[in-house]
Amino acid sequence: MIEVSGLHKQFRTPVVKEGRFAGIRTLFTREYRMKEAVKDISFSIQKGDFVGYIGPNGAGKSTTIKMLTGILHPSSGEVKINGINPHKHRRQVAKRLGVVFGQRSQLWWDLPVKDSYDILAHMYKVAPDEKEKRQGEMGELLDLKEFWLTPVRKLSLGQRMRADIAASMLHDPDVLFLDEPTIGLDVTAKRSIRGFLKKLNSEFGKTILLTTHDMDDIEQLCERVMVINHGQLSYEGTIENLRDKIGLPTLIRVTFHGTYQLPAPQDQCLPVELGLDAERTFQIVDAGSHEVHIEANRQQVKAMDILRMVSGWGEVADIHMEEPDFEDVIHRVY
Ligand SMILES: Nc1ncnc2c1ncn2[C@@H]1O[C@H](COP(=O)(O)OP(=O)(O)OP(=O)(O)O)[C@@H](O)[C@H]1O
Repeated sequence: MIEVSGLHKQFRTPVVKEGRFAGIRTLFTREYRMKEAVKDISFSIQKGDFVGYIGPNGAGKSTTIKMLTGILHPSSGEVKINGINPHKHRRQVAKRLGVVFGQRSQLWWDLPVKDSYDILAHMYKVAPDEKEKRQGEMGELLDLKEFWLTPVRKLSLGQRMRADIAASMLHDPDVLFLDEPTIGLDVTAKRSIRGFLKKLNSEFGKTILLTTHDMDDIEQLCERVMVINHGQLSYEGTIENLRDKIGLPTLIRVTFHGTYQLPAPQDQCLPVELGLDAERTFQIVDAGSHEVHIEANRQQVKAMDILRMVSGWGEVADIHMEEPDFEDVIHRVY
């Protein structure tokens, strides 16, 4: 559905002069600096996929999205949406795309939400009965009725975001590009937007590419994630594989009934039959009167083996596992 191959984007910006009348002299400068914002990116997204596109500030996410929507021309490489090149056939592709920029509304600031929808429906040539149907559907799902007649500038951020997402669906696009759709929202508003996006994907079959700095968005919504760093893809795959690849340890808290006996340091190893190097596989990070905290790399050792090992130290009352925080995993990739 979305095919991107060998995509590059270079920006040419004038070198800013220093000293007196710097601004004016910069206007007439012949010196330029080249910035390679996107370097040789290739990926494909299938129909019905929900993919996260993440990376640190300035990594090249928005530049990629702008090339996917046809707003920017690539310096080289190719984008195909449903087999169509968005730069050459922008109008044709726009009909199949919905785009939401969390930081910028596509609605008319001084007009009531309803009027903005009328204009958008007209622009996208949506038939009146189609528009009514979709407006009703989206209005219900996103609870738009309470601010239907309110000018956009008077909406809260959460209401504005709901109105914007519904607006992007008016022409029933197959593909949605969402750039920071939960930015600045409170927990409840985030939850409602995430629930809606999940529905759009699972029930309405929309293909979604989501850009966000909120790792909870990614963890809760995306099956697959692509990480861009300095303009290049540094990872593409499932969240699970990314966790495994980074290999941060899982924290295991073991509570004992009464006292327990830790083996001597030289004997703190997993059952010999595993044939593993104990130092690599687990580490005791804290030991209290009834509780021991162990860090283990789950790629190298199974929870059952840890359980077998600790049950030899005393009578186990409870065992609790904490997977590494996804933000910490991502921090390592950045
Ligand atoms: N029109 C432009 N002219 C010159 N440089 C640009 C332009 N647009 C983007 N850049 C540069 O390209 C790089 C990538 O920018 P981009 O906006 O794609 O990053 P991003 O990953 O979306 O960042 P953020 O998470 O902060 O939004 C940055 O160094 C940015 O300064």
